[in-house]
Amino acid sequence: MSETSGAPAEPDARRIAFLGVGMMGEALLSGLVRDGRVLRFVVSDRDEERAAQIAEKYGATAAPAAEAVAAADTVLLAVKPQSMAELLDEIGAHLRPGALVVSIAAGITAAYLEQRLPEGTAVVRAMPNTPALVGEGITAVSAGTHASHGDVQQAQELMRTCGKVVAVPESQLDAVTAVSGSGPAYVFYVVDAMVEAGVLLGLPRTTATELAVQTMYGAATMLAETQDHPVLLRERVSSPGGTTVAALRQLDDHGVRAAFLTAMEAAARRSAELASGQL
Ligand SMILES: NC(=O)C1=CN([C@@H]2O[C@H](COP(=O)(O)OP(=O)(O)OC[C@H]3O[C@@H](n4cnc5c(N)ncnc54)[C@H](O)[C@@H]3O)[C@@H](O)[C@H]2O)C=CC1
Ligand SMILES: O=C(O)[C@@H]1CCC=N1
Repeated sequence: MSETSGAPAEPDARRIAFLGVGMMGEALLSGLVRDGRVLRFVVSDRDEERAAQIAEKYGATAAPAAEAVAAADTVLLAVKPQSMAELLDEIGAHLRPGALVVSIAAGITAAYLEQRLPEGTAVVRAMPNTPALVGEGITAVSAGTHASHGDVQQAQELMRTCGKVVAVPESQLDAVTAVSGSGPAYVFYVVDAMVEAGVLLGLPRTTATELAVQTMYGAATMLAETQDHPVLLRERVSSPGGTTVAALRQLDDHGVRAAFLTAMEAAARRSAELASGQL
């Protein structure tokens, strides 16, 4: 459940520019539109057809990046880390004084952004995830050097339209990216493997999919609602001498836990590489 559910929607006069409306930019825009509080959006994308399509879908205006930021109080950077330097060059001279810049790019540090934007620009980094699309995302935010408390609050409010928000020091953002930023992909990977196993065991694919998806949803809901430790919940499924312990032993024997640790270390390492310019 998002922290914002039930909150009264207060109209907001800010104008927000979305630079990059790919997968994640659209997810965040859809959350804001659903929320209904911010009414003025301008979208920009190197792919002009995509920008026009998104603008039409969400009732926004499409414009080139420089034009979009010139009219914006908040600028959301949602391009790939590899495209960031080029985009910053394009918009730097056009930013409104006092505009807040929020970047969701993995790895790209606040210092990287600040160096390429006008002196004193308020920057907040945010790491969301794709469940934002259904209002069940989680975003970690951290402040750059010139971001005030109000700027951080504004960025948090923006991201809260897509789910939960936590504040972290920037030093933790690579780890956050490994856990929740990339996390949905691990979950989809596990569900896909469970479906495949169901088919191997003779179930129709549709049945296996329904069983696996609802099991994932039900288990996640139990974790969130009971707040019980995952080990306790796992033990409750495991009857002595039964089926679950037989399966879990195989997962241990195949090093699945170790694989998760190694995989997420790799994700955090890649995030740090992006920060150090190894694009
Ligand atoms: N996909 C995900 O699950 C998450 C992505 N992110 C971050 O979000 C950012 C965007 O990722 P995705 O949406 O997955 O990528 P994407 O490739 O779907 O979208 C990027 C968009 O930026 C546009 N673009 C590229 N250069 C541009 C420029 N100079 N000016 C304007 N538009 C430009 C592209 O045409 C594309 O539509 C990345 O920095 C990524 O690290 C963060 C959290 C989760
Ligand atoms: O894979 C990526 O680099 C992005 C950042 C977190 C999720 N997707």
